[in-house]
Amino acid sequence: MAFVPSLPVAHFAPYASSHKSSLRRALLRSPSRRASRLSPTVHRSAPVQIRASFDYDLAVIGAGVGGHGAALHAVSKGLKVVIFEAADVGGTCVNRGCVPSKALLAAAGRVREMKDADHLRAMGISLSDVEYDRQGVADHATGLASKVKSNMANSLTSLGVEIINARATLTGPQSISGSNGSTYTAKDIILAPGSTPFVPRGIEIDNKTVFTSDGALKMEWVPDWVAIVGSGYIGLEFSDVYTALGSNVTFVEALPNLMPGFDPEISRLAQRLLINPRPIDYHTNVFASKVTPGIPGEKPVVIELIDAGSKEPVDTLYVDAAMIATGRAPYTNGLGLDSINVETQRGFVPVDEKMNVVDKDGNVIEHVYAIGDVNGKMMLAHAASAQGISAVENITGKSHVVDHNTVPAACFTHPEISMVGLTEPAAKEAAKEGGFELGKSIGHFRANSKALAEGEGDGIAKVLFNKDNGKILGVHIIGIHAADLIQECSNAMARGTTVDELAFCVHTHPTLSEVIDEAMKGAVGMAAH
Ligand SMILES: Cc1cc2nc3c(=O)[nH]c(=O)nc-3n(C[C@H](O)[C@H](O)[C@H](O)COP(=O)(O)OP(=O)(O)OC[C@H]3O[C@@H](n4cnc5c(N)ncnc54)[C@H](O)[C@@H]3O)c2cc1C
Ligand SMILES: NC(=O)c1ccc[n+]([C@@H]2O[C@H](COP(=O)([O-])OP(=O)(O)OC[C@H]3O[C@@H](n4cnc5c(N)ncnc54)[C@H](O)[C@@H]3O)[C@@H](O)[C@H]2O)c1
Repeated sequence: MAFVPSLPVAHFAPYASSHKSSLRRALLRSPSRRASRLSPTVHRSAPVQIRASFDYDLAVIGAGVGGHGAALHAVSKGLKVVIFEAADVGGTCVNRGCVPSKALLAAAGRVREMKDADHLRAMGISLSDVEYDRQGVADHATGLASKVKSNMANSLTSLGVEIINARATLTGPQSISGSNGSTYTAKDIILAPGSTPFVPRGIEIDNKTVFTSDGALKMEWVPDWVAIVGSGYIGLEFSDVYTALGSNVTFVEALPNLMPGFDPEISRLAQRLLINPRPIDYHTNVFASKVTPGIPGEKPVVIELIDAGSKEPVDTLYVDAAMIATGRAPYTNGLGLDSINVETQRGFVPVDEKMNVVDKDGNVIEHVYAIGDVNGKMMLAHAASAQGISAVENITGKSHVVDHNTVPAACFTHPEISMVGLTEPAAKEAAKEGGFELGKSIGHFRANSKALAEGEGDGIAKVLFNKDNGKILGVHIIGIHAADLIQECSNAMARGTTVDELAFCVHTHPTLSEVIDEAMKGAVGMAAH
């Protein structure tokens, strides 16, 4: 039995918030934002003539988590599958994303905890010196990435998926040419080419003093002072790593508030827990218009800041390093989209709800699907994989649509943040439009025995629900192990479980899950049914 590594199979509170400025709208249009607004008027065109035989039933372009999930699911359906990978099996998540970043966060989290003398003293522990070996921490991340990468490749080959190490270019809806000089045909094709870091104009990456997450994950040095441009997922997780390892951090954020993608109440609490007590300062409502690399120990990195509204210069920062975390751009270079009459929308490949690619005239292209970061619906590993599985379901004749509203997301800071469904401003709008009353109930980590035993009583779990029928609209958690706690809420939303049904589910004592239990029980008295 092949070992299939634990890899994502399922996002995100919508980026909706109450901000309505033109700046916000402009940013929501930036490449890494969700493109679920890409809802082209779709016409189903006459199916392409299917040739008598093809080299493969399914060809997948890109062996990231999306392509991997699709390929494994296709094999389980009895399809003959080939997967093309131009670089590393595992793609962004395994090699330059989720996996190494979580390894760094795990190591840095332990350093933070062991350096927190008050926290340890409260449990009767004292430690003298806490030291870390930078190279050792870096090796933990690269070692894990390479292990998961090889597990992933093995899981593909052992189940009979052919891996072709070549760049693939579409030459038509059912044909591909490889950078290895060969051509291939497949009855169906799934595009899963992922994304790369988006670097705004004026920023020069030298991969030494100015870098994106690709460079930061190598952890070649720990700068004394690092500016992080962008306070989204990547910026926040890296601020956690850097401050634990001893750096001072300055955030540069274009929107008026830090962490603008999260529910505003959670962002405010995150500011109290993750920003204010740490050596972090910030500039909001500003763009980094020009970033010039420096020389470590000799010349600082120079960051010119302009006002996000007026575009007037406001400040200049001189720091040791700058990490650019301003979103990700879909990667469609050399994919051959012209051959199937497809025009990207803000860089993303347009798809319908079944992940079928839509051409520039609004026609669905039979046999061609696009999943994962490249369609911009939800730039998360588990969403990519879920979309891949969904595409295969549709290919094999079972109509399937991913419910993105119930896909959870988490930010792996200490403590963690997690979410599913609507943010509170979006839920208020939904209640107004739908003519129902919005309920809100909160569970507290400070009232939870397990959290207190761990000395981790900070945080809340907030449930937003429809008071008329008890259905959950969104859940937002900040607190220890929030990333694991959200799953129960996501499953409940996906199954239409109500707050009172969940409140009657028995939660183990003493566990953190009782924070959710408290929030659900609190909701019951408010729900009107
Ligand atoms: C620092 C960081 C941390 C992250 N942490 C998390 C996290 O904790 N949780 C989470 O859910 N998400 C996380 N993400 C996001 C996650 O990594 C992506 O959503 C996910 O990797 C998208 O998967 P994908 O399969 O669509 O594309 P990718 O993983 O980008 O894979 C695409 C693959 O296709 C290959 N390719 C491209 N074009 C071609 C071609 N023409 N021919 C052949 N091969 C091609 C590429 O080489 C690549 O290997 C993180 C991202 C980053 C950058
Ligand atoms: N734990 C996770 O699930 C996880 C972790 C890392 C990354 N990711 C995924 O990777 C993707 C990319 O992450 P990210 O943090 O780069 O993007 P993001 O979209 O989460 O955040 C980007 C931030 O940069 C700001 N910004 C954009 N342009 C700017 C500029 N010129 N100057 C200053 N600020 C600017 C935006 O307002 C935003 O706050 C996300 O879509 C996320 O889904 C997920």
